[in-house]
Amino acid sequence: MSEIGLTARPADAVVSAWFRARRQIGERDRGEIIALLQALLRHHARLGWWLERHGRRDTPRNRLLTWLTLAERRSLTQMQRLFSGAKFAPAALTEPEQTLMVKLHGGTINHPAMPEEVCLECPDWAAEALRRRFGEDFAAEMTALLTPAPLDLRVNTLKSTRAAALRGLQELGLSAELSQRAPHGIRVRERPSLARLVALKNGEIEIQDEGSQLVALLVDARPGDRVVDFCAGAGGKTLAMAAQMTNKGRIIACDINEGRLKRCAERARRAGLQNAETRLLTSETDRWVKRHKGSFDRVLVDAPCSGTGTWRRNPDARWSTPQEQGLDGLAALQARILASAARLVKSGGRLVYATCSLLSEENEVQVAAFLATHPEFRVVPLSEAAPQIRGSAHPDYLSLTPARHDTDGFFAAVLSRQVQPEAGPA
Ligand SMILES: C[S@@+](CC[C@H](N)C(=O)[O-])C[C@H]1O[C@@H](n2cnc3c(N)ncnc32)[C@H](O)[C@@H]1O
Repeated sequence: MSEIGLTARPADAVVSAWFRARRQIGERDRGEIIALLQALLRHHARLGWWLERHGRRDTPRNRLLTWLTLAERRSLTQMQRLFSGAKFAPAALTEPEQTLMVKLHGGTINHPAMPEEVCLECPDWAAEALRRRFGEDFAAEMTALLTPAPLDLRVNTLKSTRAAALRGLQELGLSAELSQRAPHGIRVRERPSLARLVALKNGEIEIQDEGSQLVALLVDARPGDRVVDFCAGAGGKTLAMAAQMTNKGRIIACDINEGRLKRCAERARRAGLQNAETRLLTSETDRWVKRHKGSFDRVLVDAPCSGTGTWRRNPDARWSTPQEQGLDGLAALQARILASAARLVKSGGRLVYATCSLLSEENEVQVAAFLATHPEFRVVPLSEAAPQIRGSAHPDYLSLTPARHDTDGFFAAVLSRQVQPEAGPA
């Protein structure tokens, strides 16, 4: 587990592999280990601050000792019993570790001398851009991003109904309720063991944040349409759009990542989709794109992004600087993907650009730059594209934030390619 934060692998992938190699760990212990790990990730900057203050090395073990002393208020005697060095127990505490605990004892995880960004667990690489974006709401949004996300589900209307799915969840004793904005969404407040959710296994429901469901809805994929999900990944939005198309028409899930597309195909089978296919691209300018210029009614570009909107769900993500190329490189990639994918849209068709980022540089700024070089596209304001979605933080685009909407942070702009006048007879 000490691998978390040191490699590019997301924490949930590391955790799954760790548990797979330790099948003897029961469900209860598993839950407790995950909760502890999440807590450590949600207090990462603060734990690091304490270690620095006491001149200690920033190691996973030192973080754990700091957490147990400050947050769980374990006494030195309790800690000596836990860290006994016996079989299956962690190595016995060293003298310097015991000194650290004595120094920390009686303190609290937050300290008045901590800089605001440390208290709010905001990493340096994103702080300036987030402050610019949120102004006086910065602290409220950062605090919301530290709150664990609820479990959001989307009912697969090809296999079930919202009422039946809700009843099924409530019969399991879960406090499930209808989502506020997404028409097929259900929100569960507690964290059930996913193995208990049979409806998940048989494709009647899918795990999908309410914001992500709304992005898919904005594409307005209609039965019979030809649709491309350009950055489909494991198909969260492909599945939602295909269901909306009632299995009629064609949806092509593209990505440059073969593993994700395989997962997308598996999920599509389980969800009972017959109108979806996957296409592996070599890059955003793959020859397939040129060959299919102007052939699609709807194109969704769910661009790779900083993922700042998903920090509630992936608390480790904030500590991995976005990809190797940094924010500027990411913005340049988004611009290239958007420009290339736009070629697929037919006259009068719709192009939706979306991210799970909270940073304007990846959102509004990106769309403005695209429009400046693509006068054949115009913005379809949200009130026209989806009048049923209210309360967006932006007048024209879908802009959701954790503090305002209690969803992940999402952005989506709906653009449409102007209808070309028919060429008259020469
Ligand atoms: C935000 S994720 C997609 C999430 C997915 N749409 C969903 O709803 O589950 C972005 C995806 O873009 C893909 N990607 C990255 N660079 C790309 C490129 N140059 N062309 C197409 N897809 C790309 C990544 O592999 C990743 O799966």
